Amino acid sequence: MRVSGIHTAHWDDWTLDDLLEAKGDTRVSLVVPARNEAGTVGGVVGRVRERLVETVSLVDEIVVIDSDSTDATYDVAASAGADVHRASEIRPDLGTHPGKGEAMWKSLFVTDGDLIVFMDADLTDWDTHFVPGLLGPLLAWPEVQLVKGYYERPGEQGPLDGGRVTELVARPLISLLFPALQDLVQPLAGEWAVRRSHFASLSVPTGYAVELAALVDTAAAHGASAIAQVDLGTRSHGHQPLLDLGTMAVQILAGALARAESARLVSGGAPGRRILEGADSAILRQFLPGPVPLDRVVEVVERPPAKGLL
Ligand SMILES: O=c1ccn([C@@H]2O[C@H](COP(=O)(O)OP(=O)(O)O[C@H]3O[C@H](CO)[C@@H](O)[C@H](O)[C@H]3O)[C@@H](O)[C@H]2O)c(=O)[nH]1
Ligand SMILES: O=C(O)[C@H](O)COP(=O)(O)O
Repeated sequence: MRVSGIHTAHWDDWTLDDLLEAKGDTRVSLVVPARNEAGTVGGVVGRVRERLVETVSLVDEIVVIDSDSTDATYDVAASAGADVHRASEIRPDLGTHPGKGEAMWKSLFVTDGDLIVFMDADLTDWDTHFVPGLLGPLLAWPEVQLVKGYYERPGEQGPLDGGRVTELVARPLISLLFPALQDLVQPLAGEWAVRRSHFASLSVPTGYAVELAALVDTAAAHGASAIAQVDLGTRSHGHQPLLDLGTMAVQILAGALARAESARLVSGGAPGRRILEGADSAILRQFLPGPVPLDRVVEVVERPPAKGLL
């Protein structure tokens, strides 16, 4: 199915047999960026290894990038069967930065998959179908460069909640600057897959802007039809304190503002038009369970200085 250029699929649109046949000699790397995830990373690695490396050969390597952890993440991931690398020790000649995007960028230097699947290490309610689900569109549709997962997030702040930063930062940015991305149900999902050749062509913010930046830059380079999204069911993860999400928001805003020119390309010639040229409303697309899109018209009128009118 196609919606406004973005392909939309369900994880079980393809069987494992379909995917294995389409995969052929294509190599697949699972990359898990992890900072202080000793409690959950072993489960993520172990379950994928058992189901998708040992039982069938869908995944060729599982690589955990330890992002400056101070707990036992490295040892737990290695015991579960991952190849583990410390981000700071990969290509030290290139320097080192803290952050998730840095770990994902550095993964390009220690993996060899033609297709790379990213999964967060802090997943608590999830299953291994996430991986074949994310690979389906890349194996089936040659024009697709990047596949984003989406899911319902049960037991959080209510049925409409896509995550605090998603609702309060990412969707408003998409509304104002990148409307071609408005059909993405979970634009910040850490579960996504990409062709190596494409990811290696992208500029990658070192922090949490990596997801939004990849979407914007993919749409700018290849059009929104190079992006697919896949319904993965439900997913729960660990939650950061609100004050820590403030730093995530700064990084995402910085990545988006740095791409203000791309906004013109993504929206077909209207960079931030609603802000810059004084249009009086924006459309904010939110999602009800289903997912059912819900468009809200948000007034963004400004009054002129009153002093000339007094
Ligand atoms: O410096 C860091 C910070 C985080 N992580 C790992 O990245 C994953 C996601 O990080 P988390 O702090 O749990 O992010 P969330 O609060 O869940 O943020 C959501 O939104 C972010 C911004 O788009 C995405 O990067 C996340 O994947 C997505 O889950 C986890 O495995 C972390 O261990 C790192 O590897 N290095
Ligand atoms: O996606 C998000 O907005 C962040 O991951 C925060 O999610 P949370 O509000 O569910 O912790």
